[in-house]
Amino acid sequence: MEQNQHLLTTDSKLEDLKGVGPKSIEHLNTLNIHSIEDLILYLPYKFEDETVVNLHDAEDKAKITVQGEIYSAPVLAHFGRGKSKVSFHMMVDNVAVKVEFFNQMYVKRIAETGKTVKVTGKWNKARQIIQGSKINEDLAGVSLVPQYSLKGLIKRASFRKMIESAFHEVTIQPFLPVQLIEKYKLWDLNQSIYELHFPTSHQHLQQARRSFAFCELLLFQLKMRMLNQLEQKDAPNSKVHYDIKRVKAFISTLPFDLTDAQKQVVNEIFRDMKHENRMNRLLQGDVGSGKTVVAAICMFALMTAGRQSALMVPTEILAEQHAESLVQLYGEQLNIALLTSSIKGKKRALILESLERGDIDVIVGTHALISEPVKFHDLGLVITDEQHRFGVNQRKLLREKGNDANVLFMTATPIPRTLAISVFGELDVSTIKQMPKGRKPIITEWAKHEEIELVHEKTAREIKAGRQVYVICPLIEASEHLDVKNAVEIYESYQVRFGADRVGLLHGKMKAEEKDEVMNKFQNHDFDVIISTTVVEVGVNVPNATMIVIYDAERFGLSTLHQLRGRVGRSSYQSYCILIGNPESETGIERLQIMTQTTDGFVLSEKDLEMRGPGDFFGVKQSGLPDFKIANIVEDYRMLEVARDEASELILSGALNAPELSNLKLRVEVELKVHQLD
Ligand SMILES: Nc1ncnc2c1ncn2[C@@H]1O[C@H](COP(=O)(O)OP(=O)(O)OP(=O)(O)O)[C@@H](O)[C@H]1O
Repeated sequence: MEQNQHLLTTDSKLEDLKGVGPKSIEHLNTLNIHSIEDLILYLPYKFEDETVVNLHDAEDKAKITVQGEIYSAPVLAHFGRGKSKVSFHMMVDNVAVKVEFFNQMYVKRIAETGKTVKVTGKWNKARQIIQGSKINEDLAGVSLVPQYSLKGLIKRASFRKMIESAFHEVTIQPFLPVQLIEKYKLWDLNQSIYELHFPTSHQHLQQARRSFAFCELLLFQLKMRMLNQLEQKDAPNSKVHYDIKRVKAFISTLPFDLTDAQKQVVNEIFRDMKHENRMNRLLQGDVGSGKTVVAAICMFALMTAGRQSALMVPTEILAEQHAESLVQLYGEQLNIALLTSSIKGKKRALILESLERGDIDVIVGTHALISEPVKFHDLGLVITDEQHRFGVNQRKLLREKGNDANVLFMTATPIPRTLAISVFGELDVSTIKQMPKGRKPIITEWAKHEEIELVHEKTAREIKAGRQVYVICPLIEASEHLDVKNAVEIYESYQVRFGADRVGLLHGKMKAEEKDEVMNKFQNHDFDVIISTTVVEVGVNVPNATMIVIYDAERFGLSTLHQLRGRVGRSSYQSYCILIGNPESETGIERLQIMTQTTDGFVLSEKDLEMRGPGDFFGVKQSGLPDFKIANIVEDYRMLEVARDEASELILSGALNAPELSNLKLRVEVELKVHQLD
């Protein structure tokens, strides 16, 4: 959505540029370059550093650039079909090195004896050879070389010429407030963009990057803020007139006292619901911290106001679990329905009808909830559990089903606040930092495959003590079939060991009713062990389960491992997590080590972010993360916060409406239109 940030204005067209003919225009269009503005903003994706290094400091096999004098005439040799090699010797930092260029015959012309040149290539320390990729006679030339993604359509040199001539045509309208330029010592946009294409030094490039990134982030934050204002303006129906007495009475029937953290979060949400503006809140709390109960209280409050709530979860099994535990919590006080894609025919029609009539207070389901025929009578609250599994669009759709429904996102994967804001727009965050009383930290151990007997003994010990155990099967990439095969094998071996009728099996290929039955049996302690593919990943709540064994644990991401581990430690019993794996990669080893060192979801999610980047963290497809040209949400994290504060100041102080900022306002408005059309 943020791909085409329009930052410049110009009346010239691509056709007006020198040396740009119809063929070039065609190629430029293929690269999604349709205007001079697009061309100028087609920035390099990276810079090759060709700064001359001292050969004595160079590491073996590294790509380096050195400078020296050629002392042997180049020799051209032909071999194979059309293959060639030019080799010569040069003196670099008092070391005699051999330089070889493959299939670059032009080198022979340049490499004259006695000439001083710069050579870039791969250094083979043992053989004292540089395998050259580039030779340069221009010793004073720039050492940072921009790399563009041109898909082989246009030569780099021609592309740079086009950009150079575009700079002669373009008129950049400054739009950043002068005080911000001064405060953050930013460069003029024109200068920054030019430097990004034609870098003059590391330091200047860094300054250009910073200035451009700030511009992008400020525009983004202004846009988010204004969007939020627009959304809030038309939300007269979001206020919930709940009956606090009935809500308090309900809370007093819960089988436990709320923790202080839960109470605080409930207060925050209720304050939002009383307000005219629509609630847009993220509720984060580590696995097992008691978010579901908070959701239940909120949905109860909606019922007392005569309005409906929807709880949307990622899997059918979770939807069933949630529906069941809500029935237990609410008893007869409230009408709950479950809607998943496996509920069909008459039963489905009946649910849809009651929902539209308003006979159902709370509906729990998967994304089936946002399928077209689902109509609500008066939807006032939408709660999505594990929000990062849902695309931004899906959430938008569901919210639109209720005129001005309040929205609560729940997540057990703590998201750094700035990232949350970038993904969900302006939103408030509530955090449950405290675990319910009496919980003991889960003990996590890492075992190698050959130590499996030890793991079995520990499993037997837990079973003997009356507890239950989850066993998570290895994940086999891209093959559900093999996943199942694996699960079945492990299942059979556990049956032999722990009794045929005491072990259950759960996998993705099973029908919803079958899964449901197995899960129910585990919940009722008819099984001691449940063997499962990752379907138990989120939300399953069996407090008597105190051990989780995860096979090939290194194949799972940290967030997933943490989620899986969160299935245990949900009572006052001591719980254990055993990770089985013989990882070969550094990352695999690091992952398992971190897991044994901390149970803090925040530490883990930040580590995960560091190791995998935000795309993977949120699931690439659903990430919804804005795609900036230069700014990087993880690396420019602090700048994002600064831009956020400045954007909010510009709006709240009314400065954005001042005539001298009309360019900036216009820019944001243009982008908002683009955004709304998405
Ligand atoms: N204040 C409390 N005191 C004691 N137990 C509690 C409290 N709040 C919740 N619980 C219990 O703790 C367990 C976990 O709660 P819940 O399922 O609400 O957590 P959650 O944050 O939704 O977890 P997950 O992220 O894993 O879905 C449940 O068995 C619940 O009944």
